[in-house]
Amino acid sequence: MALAGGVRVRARALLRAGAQFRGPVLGRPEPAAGGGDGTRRFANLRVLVEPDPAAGVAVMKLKSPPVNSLSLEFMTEFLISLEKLENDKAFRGVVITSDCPGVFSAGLDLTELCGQNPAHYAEYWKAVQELWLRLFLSNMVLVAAINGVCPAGGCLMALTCDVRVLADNPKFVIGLKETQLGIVVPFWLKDNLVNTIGHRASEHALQLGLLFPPAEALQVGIVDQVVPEDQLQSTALSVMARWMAIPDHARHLTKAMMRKATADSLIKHRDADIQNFVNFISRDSIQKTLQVYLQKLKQKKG
Ligand SMILES: CCCCCCCCC/C=C/C(=O)SCCNC(=O)CCNC(=O)[C@H](O)C(C)(C)COP(=O)(O)OP(=O)(O)OC[C@H]1O[C@@H](n2cnc3c(N)ncnc32)[C@H](O)[C@@H]1OP(=O)(O)O
Repeated sequence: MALAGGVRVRARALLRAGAQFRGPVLGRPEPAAGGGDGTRRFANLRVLVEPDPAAGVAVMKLKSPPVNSLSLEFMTEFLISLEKLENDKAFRGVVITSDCPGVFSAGLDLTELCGQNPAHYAEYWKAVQELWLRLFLSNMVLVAAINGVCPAGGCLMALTCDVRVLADNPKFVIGLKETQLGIVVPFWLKDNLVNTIGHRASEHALQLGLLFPPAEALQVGIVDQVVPEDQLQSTALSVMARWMAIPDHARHLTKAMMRKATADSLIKHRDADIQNFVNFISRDSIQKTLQVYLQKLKQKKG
């Protein structure tokens, strides 16, 4: 699937900036600076891609400190890296993990949601939709190796993956906490959760804005495996190997068949969903709530 208009414009702007990309395009790799050990790593500013073409797998490390929040720039760079992998036949699987200690992703970037104008909210929401659609409909096998806290938009990214493996640390909670912030998850994300953990569990999880610690996350089924922190990467890669053993064509057609109806319901109502978001997020009461929340986060250290 090609990048949607707004994201593509921004992607072009980023590409024009040139300096944003330290590495060559995938498919024509060069050793990383100081390399020579056979590792071939590529990066734009906010996503580090470690390709292993022999295995057909790349590890994408989110590295937008401090918390991998989903800013427009981050989502654009992520989608560019993903598209490069998808366009390169050498790659059939991607492990998504974080390079920010203790945080997989803090979710939507709250600074993008506060004090901006409607056009910005519309552009932002279109990019969020695009991120979800591109991940959800990816032909590649996606494994989330969740090595940190994974709330809201972080959970959105993880839920699009075929498999979620969570590191066993009581601080690494995962879930859709939106109601705790006074916001409502979009219907397509709700559908993604329902497909994953079932209707009844989703009713509870969504209404209460539950964040599940590892044992509960495993029990409810929002993650597939919980493993000791030091075994996360190796487990993700061995899960990947199992999925890669299945003939690709049959697997990805099956994936598309399983996911089509859920994706189509957003694709058909994309503009209405954007308008709904803009109206909702522009409300004074929502703006006030989000601003107070963001201020509290910023004051935590002080
Ligand atoms: C139809 C209608 C539809 C309506 C809308 C539909 C919504 C759709 C679904 C998605 C919704 C979301 O994702 S809403 C976002 C939900 N996310 C959250 O609530 C997570 C908030 N963050 C946290 O809880 C914590 O930061 C956490 C991730 C655990 C990390 O804790 P740490 O102690 O390691 O770090 P902190 O000191 O808290 O944060 C470090 C810095 O990062 C900033 N920061 C933290 N989270 C941030 C964030 N999400 N966006 C921006 N900035 C953030 C802090 O302000 C700090 O800034 P400085 O002090 O300046 O350094």
